[in-house]
This record gives sequence, C-alpha cells and structure tokens, in this order.
Amino acid sequence: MPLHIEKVSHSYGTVEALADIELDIADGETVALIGPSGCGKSTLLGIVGGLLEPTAGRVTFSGQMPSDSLNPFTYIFQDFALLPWRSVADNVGLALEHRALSAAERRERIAAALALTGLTEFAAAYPKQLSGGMRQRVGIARALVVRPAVLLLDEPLSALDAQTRELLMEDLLAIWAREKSTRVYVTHNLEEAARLADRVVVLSRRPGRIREVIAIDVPVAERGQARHATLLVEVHKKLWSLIRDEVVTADREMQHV
Ligand SMILES: Nc1ncnc2c1ncn2[C@@H]1O[C@H](COP(=O)(O)OP(=O)(O)OP(=O)(O)O)[C@@H](O)[C@H]1O
Repeated sequence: MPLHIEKVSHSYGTVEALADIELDIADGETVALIGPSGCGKSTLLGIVGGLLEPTAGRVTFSGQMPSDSLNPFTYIFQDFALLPWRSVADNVGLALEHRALSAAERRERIAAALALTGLTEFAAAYPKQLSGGMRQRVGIARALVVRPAVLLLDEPLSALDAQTRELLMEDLLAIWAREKSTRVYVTHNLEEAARLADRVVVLSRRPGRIREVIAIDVPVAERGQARHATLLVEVHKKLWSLIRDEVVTADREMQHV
C-alpha cells in the first residue's frame, strides 16, 4: 500500500522531535530511515503506524488494502518478548487470537508464516530452546501472520551478533521476495540500510528533517552478488559522510544528559 507522509512535525512538550517530513513511499518499496540518535526515527515510525498523533501534518494511504490482510500495519522490534510458556506455533498464533477465523484458516496462516521464516520444524519448540536468531524469526513470523500491508521495522536486528544479523538480512530479503508489504525500516546500521532498502532517508539531528534521500538503483535481491560489492561500500561511505558530523554532535550531547 503506498504511503504519503505529508508535512509531518512532532513535539513532545517543548522537545521538537521532527520537522516538516514530506515523503511518498511506493507500494512494495522498502525505505530505511537513518540519522543520529534522537533524530526522531522511532517517532516517525510511531506516527506512520498510528501509535502517535503528529503535532502537525498527516500520514495517508492510497490504494486497496490486500484482501487477506488482517492488520494494515505491523511492527517488528528488536525484542519481541515471546511468551516462554507457549510453543513457537502458539507464539506466532498470538496475533490471530480474537480474530474471526476458522480453525483451518488459523492453521494455514501459522503454517505459512512458519514456512516463510524457516521455522516449520521448530513449530513445537519453546523459546528457551532457540538461539537468539531463531527467536527473532519467531517474532518476525508473528508479525507476518496477519499479512500486513505495511511492515514497520524498528532496529529489528540490533540485538543480534554480527553473523546472526548477516543470516537474518538474507532471510528478510528472501521473505520480502515472497510477500508484498511496503516497509519502513529504522536502523543505526548503515550496512543494513545499504543492503535492504530501495531508498535510504537520511534525517538530520533533532528536530529530524529530511536531509537527503538516496535511491539505490540495484535491486535488493542482487546486492549480495560479488559484482556489486563496491556499490555497497560506496553507499555505506556516502551515508556515513552524510551523518558522521551529526552523530558526533549527538553523541556529545547525550553525554551531558
Ligand atoms: N515520550 C517522549 N517524551 C519526551 N521526549 C521524547 C519521547 N519519546 C522520544 N522523545 C525525544 O524525542 C526525540 C526523538 O526520539 P526518537 O526515539 O524518535 O529518536 P530516534 O531517532 O529513534 O532515537 P534513537 O536513534 O536513539 O533510537 C529524542 O530527543 C527523544 O529523547
């Protein structure tokens, strides 16, 4: 579903978090939001998902919501707080409770979400039996089981070690090739932005304003290929050059809080 962020600003009391954000996101597109700490990335994600009412401006949607979508939006966070007493399948099914679905449809949705995240053989396992990466896959499956039109990802891989993060990046790309959501991806990790996003939106220090929008022309599915290795390095360099000075300033500011 295409998203339209129209002149969005937000303040928390006297703290101005976001100013004048104007951005259209196409159907099926992945947009990464990067910027120094405190520049309003999570605030913008909250506004897009309807958790927060912006102080000014609005977010609208065009097009039809897919007919099998139970929720227009779903969040994926770094920590899903899975229920330890429930199996993997029952954790994934949590998002379907209180929904008017037949038992067969419920089973079919859970099975499809498990298959999409490579968890089919772990359906009966419990969270404590799983590695951090597998637990995060359960969280991702729980988000996908409602077949959201828009996926809002807030640092989904930041709690994972470097190798697991690498695997999960590959998984996300494989999942995105098979489901058709529109995605907004907040990250501090420039490599994730360069690998996973069609466009990267660089926000300035607080109040966050759009500083630059970088379109990466190579399709995400092809970016892992050796011939594009220099592209990723170049994008990473460019993104870092855009935010470095503000990251330094934001870092110093935080130390005085
Ligand atoms: N509920 C709140 N009340 C007051 N100020 C808030 C609240 N939530 C966020 N802020 C402030 O608004 C600004 C933007 O916060 P936000 O969490 O959106 O930034 P961020 O870019 O996601 O930060 P980070 O990269 O550190 O996760 C920050 O200065 C933060 O301290």
